Amino acid sequence: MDERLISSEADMNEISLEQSLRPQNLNQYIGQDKVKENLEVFIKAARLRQETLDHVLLYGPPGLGKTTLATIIANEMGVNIRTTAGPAIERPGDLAAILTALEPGDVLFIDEIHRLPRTIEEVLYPAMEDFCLDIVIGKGPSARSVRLDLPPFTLVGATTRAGSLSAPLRDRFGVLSRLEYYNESQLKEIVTRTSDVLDTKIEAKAAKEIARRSRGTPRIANRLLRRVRDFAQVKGNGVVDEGQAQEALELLQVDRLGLDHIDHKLLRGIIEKFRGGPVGLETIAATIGEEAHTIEDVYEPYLLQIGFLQRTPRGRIVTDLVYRHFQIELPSQ
Ligand SMILES: Nc1ncnc2c1ncn2[C@@H]1O[C@H](COP(=O)(O)OP(=O)(O)OP(=O)(O)O)[C@@H](O)[C@H]1O
Ligand SMILES: [Mg+2]
Repeated sequence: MDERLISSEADMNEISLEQSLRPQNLNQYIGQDKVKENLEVFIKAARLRQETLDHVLLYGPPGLGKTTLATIIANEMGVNIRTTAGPAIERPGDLAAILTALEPGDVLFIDEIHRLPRTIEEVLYPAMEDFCLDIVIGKGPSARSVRLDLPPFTLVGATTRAGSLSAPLRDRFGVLSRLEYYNESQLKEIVTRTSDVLDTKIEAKAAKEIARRSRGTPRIANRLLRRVRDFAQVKGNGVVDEGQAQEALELLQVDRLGLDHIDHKLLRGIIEKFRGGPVGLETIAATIGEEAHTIEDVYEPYLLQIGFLQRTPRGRIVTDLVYRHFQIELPSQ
């Protein structure tokens, strides 16, 4: 896959940097008002009753703040967070080790929870429901099952694919929160907050320009800000202004809607080779040399969101908006 400035997924260098940019409590967490309001009530109620918070499932595209929110939930509850990921838990024993090490009330955060093996999911059901574990000891005829009590805990699961979660697992979450793409003014606020954290001065118009090109995604907004800041530091007087932001983003080949060369290749490919579609996902993937699931998880959601692509039973079609964006004449019907 091409290196992508506007990929919504974090790269290795970014992970520790992101940590330092993460808001620590609900008040600092910008946007997602509905999700926040709900969580606020549930957290308050749980604290009043001195109970653990119900299990929470956070779902939505990459980079919208799921991991951040999981940390905030633990902070607001005043408990520890243990973090793991679906693919990291291979055997029931792995999960048992994690669960038995929890302190009462802890948050267990399982990222990419849709990638948990089914055998592990089954161990998780009684753990979520009754805070106990059924473990089989020994093999063959002498095997017996032992029930272990667990401390009460809150499972926070995160996934970019709620649809791939099995129904029994999904049903065991008391709170299901779907994260949405952010609007421009929320992203502008995030850019401004991040510049503060990074000790960078930025003009409001420059923050807005970055926000507009960030595809509704805080991770991208923060990444573009860092690139623009480098540019401004070398070229300017240290304060990031609108002209510098625009110039830097042009150089980085992020267009005014936040689309990059891969989006362009994908959209233009459908127009030029398939007369705008409908065309199947696999065919698009083959044409532009990407994996179908990468297109589906990473590139497509934002294009669907802004109305550039439509999914139909016969495949994807590009809409009139794309022709207008590229200033291409619409084909005659
Ligand atoms: N609501 C928000 N307010 C301020 N900053 C945010 C917000 N949401 C996310 N961020 C910032 O965006 C970055 C990415 O967020 P995070 O890692 O939580 O996303 P994610 O949904 O877990 O992504 P992935 O699906 O790749 O795991 C973080 O550095 C965080 O600081
Ligand atoms: Mg995450």
